[in-house]
Amino acid sequence: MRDMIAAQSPIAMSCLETGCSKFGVTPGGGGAAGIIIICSGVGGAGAAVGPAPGRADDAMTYIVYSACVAIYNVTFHPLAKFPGPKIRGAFKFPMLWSLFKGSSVRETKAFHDTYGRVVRIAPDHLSFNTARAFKDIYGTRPGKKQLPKDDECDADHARIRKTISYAFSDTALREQEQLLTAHTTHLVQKLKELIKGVDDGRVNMMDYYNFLTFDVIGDLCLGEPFGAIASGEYHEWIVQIFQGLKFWRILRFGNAYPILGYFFKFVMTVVPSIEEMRDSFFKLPRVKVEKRLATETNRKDFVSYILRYNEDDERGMNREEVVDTASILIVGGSETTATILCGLTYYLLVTPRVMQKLQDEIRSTFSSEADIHLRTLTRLPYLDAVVEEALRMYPPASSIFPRRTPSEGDEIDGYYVPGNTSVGVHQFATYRSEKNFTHPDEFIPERWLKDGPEEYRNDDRAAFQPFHLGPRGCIGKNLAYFEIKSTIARLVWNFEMQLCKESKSWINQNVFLVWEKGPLWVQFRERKI
Ligand code: HEM
Repeated sequence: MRDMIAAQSPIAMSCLETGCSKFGVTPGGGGAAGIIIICSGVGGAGAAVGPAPGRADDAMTYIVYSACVAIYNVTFHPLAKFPGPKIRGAFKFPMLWSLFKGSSVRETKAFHDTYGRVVRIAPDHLSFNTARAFKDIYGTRPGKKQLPKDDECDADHARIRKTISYAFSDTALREQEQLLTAHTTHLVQKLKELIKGVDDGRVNMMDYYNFLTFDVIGDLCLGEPFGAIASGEYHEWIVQIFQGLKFWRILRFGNAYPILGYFFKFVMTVVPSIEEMRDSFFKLPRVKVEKRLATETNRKDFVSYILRYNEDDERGMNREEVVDTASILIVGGSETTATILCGLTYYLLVTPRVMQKLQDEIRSTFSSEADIHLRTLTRLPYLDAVVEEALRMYPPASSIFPRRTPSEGDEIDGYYVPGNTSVGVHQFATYRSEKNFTHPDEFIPERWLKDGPEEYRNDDRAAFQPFHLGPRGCIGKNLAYFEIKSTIARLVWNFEMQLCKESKSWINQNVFLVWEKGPLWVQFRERKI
């Protein structure tokens, strides 16, 4: 089944074949972030009780069977006591449909507003929106096993995570700083050229942030950038990633209803180009990683850290693992960072008060652009607050990364949750809940300042975990913060920016695993320094 589904999409295949089970992120109901990792999302959530498709003799039997299951699900099922819309408790289809339509993030938020801190969003799925649930589900649990994504490959995950964690240490970030900054500087130069170009400085920053983050991650993982900023165009491989991310919602149906899965498999056999697409998707990272492995160099990219241990060392990785890990990091580390750069830029441009304060801070702290670097970026408390607030308003990992409770069940957020239940914290619903944050729908960076206004003192900061926590939390968090802050500081230093009128309602988006971002048109003018 996994093979079959995977073959439908290069990106989905990448997770199924590689990362997901060993090392990766598991987005559930429309999550984002290290998204590649679709695989476990696909395999993760089964029905609470479900017919074995193919066994039902005819449509009538199937309908009667489904009706009985639905009645059971809302009456005697162990999760029946949890609040939520009855239709969601009865059938899995409504959740899949809302994922398919892209409305699931806002719908789940609305359910939490109505039903409280835990909601049954599908027969065997519970969504939470509290700080305590974050800790119980994802945090390190002394004396208790972690809630698994996929038990089978835990050993592999721990080994690979340990090996690559050196590439994400503070020391590594210092060593990578020059390489990273070169790309941000390149973006600034490109924007200056565009100001003089035919479009008079009108730039779709959704594209350029993607170009930046893919160039950075290509350079770190594959030994060379994609050349996207230079060309001003998407590399074909990046286009395939985005197509794969969108395709994920269809895969969810294939997994939930195996009869559809068989249909997908059939389509695959009669459309050989799908297979070819998949092969070509894997070819690029393989060829580039091989080239990088064969090159003697002192550059401090991720591969250099991985190569510290050879295959015979227990911490070492074989070639396949290096290629797989590189592919996972590329997807996990690019779209997410580009997303928050877009969201942050949007909120800055629609909130002139905040933009003004940020400009004052950045332009008064530095005396030249060259002063902006890893160490000096720590002197910008308002920028820190702006980044946190953007992550709260527009979390790149907007939805749930599901975990499964052990067979004996578990206590989560004070509730006993029966075994084999899919559980997770819904980031958007958590950050936009009045129970956690005062004025949750307003962009107010001041709430994050040490001496911020009194009325935000009761905000529950522990309920804000955009990178998650615990042993599966985001390994690229420090890199992401540096990339975000360094980019925004340089843009604010160099340019005056205005949101073009066609992007005024840019924020109204659906989520197809990741936010469905439209063009973010920004008018750039060079600042007179
Ligand atoms: C704003 C940017 C980012 C956000 C919001 C983000 C968010 C997340 C979240 C929420 C998870 C946990 C998923 C889970 O618990 O199942 C995660 C995991 C992960 N992230 Fe990020 N991420 C970002 C940037 C990056 C970057 C820059 C990289 C690497 C270059 C990266 C690589 C990963 C990897 C490899 C994992 C899986 C860790 C594991 O399973 O041990 N992320 N990320």
